[in-house]
Amino acid sequence: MISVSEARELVQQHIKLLTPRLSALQEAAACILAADVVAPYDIPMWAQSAVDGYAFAFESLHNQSELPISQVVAAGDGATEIVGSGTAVRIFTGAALPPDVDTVVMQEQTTTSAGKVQVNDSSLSPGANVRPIGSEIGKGALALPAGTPLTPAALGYLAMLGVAEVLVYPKPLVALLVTGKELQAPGTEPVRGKVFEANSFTIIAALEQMGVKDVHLFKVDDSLEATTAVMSQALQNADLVLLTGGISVGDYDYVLPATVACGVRQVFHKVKQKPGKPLYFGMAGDKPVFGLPGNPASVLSCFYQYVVPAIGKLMQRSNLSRKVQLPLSAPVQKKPGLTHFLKGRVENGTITPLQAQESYRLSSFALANCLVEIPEEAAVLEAGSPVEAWLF
Ligand SMILES: Nc1nc2c(c(=O)[nH]1)N[C@H]1C(S)=C(S)[C@@H](COP(=O)(O)OP(=O)(O)OC[C@H]3O[C@@H](n4cnc5c(N)ncnc54)[C@H](O)[C@@H]3O)O[C@H]1N2
Ligand code: MOO
Repeated sequence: MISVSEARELVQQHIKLLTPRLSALQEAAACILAADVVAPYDIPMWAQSAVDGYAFAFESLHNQSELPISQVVAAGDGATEIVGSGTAVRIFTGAALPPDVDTVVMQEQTTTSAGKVQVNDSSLSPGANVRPIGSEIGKGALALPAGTPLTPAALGYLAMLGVAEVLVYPKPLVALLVTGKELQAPGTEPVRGKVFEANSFTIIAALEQMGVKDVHLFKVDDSLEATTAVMSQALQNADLVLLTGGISVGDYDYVLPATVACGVRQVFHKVKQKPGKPLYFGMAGDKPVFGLPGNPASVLSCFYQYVVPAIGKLMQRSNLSRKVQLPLSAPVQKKPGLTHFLKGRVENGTITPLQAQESYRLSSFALANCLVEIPEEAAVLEAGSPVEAWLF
């Protein structure tokens, strides 16, 4: 059995970046740019008013402060007409300045009467309240370099520049195979012997939190034929295959033989950790396959510890897992030999492990905000001992 650090290392070693793909902006949220983006236009494309007010050529104020209002320009108007020296135009925020106009006064700094505007701003300077052409970015300039994470702001920025598609490291298409004939859907009438299916809910929600929405969910019967058939189909279409359950040593655990039948090359099976000891990881060509041990808390714990960094590697995203080191608020005791991941809470500068750590339970996970990593060799950690916790 390998250690947690060896397992993490092996996952990182085996997973390759997905091939960059041209993606519509709407699909590219949370991706990393795979190529520089150059501005296709000057932005703003034409000088714009930054305020609601009156625009004129500054020289018109030379020996007068009152100007006749010759036209009105709203945001969206083409505004190609010449205003004429010595006159003003009523203008609104974002409107394109007519060609012979260079200055705008805020309407609060004016008085109007009988079709004329009186400019009361003695400190007004030429070009005031104007957004010049190309002042955000000039045509042909580097807007965002390759490697930039497409945050909401970055996506909005690209949209502002008129860019509709970008080359990104794509999000993986995930196949999620939930195994077990004991599973019944929540909301259905309880059947003796069955349990409500939970793993697809945790995994799909956790994937969505990372921006991964393309998930094909398969419910798989406990048979080698069914598991093999669905796995082989999943491997054809998906970039990443996740299975829950069926990876232990029970007579109905068919995930391992199905990986063999599908030609998946095993990288490891079983990690010195609790929960999630029977974790499986293999590669089918370039496609990672994770067999997540079926107990609901084991599934999610392994997802956070191994699948999140794996998706990070596929997508070139490095900052998906956030780790803190803080003192324990209470002592922890365990047998040495396995790394423990405890559901816990980071609060007020300390880490508190919660009750209900058994892997068939999710009640503590539901209230936790971190997994506390208690090292393999540790036996007793006193209150105040520094420990690492993975936030989620
Ligand atoms: N003799 C041994 N038995 C077990 C061992 C072992 O080493 N020797 N390891 C235990 C550990 S640790 C885990 S974790 C589980 C993992 O088993 P599987 O991956 O084969 O998972 P299943 O047996 O299919 O299910 C385990 C448990 O989880 C429930 N489950 C499964 N899928 C779902 C789901 N989608 N939603 C809700 N609950 C689910 C299932 O009903 C079982 O109770 O093996 C231990 N046994
Ligand atoms: O991981 Mo098992 O996950 O210890 O129940």
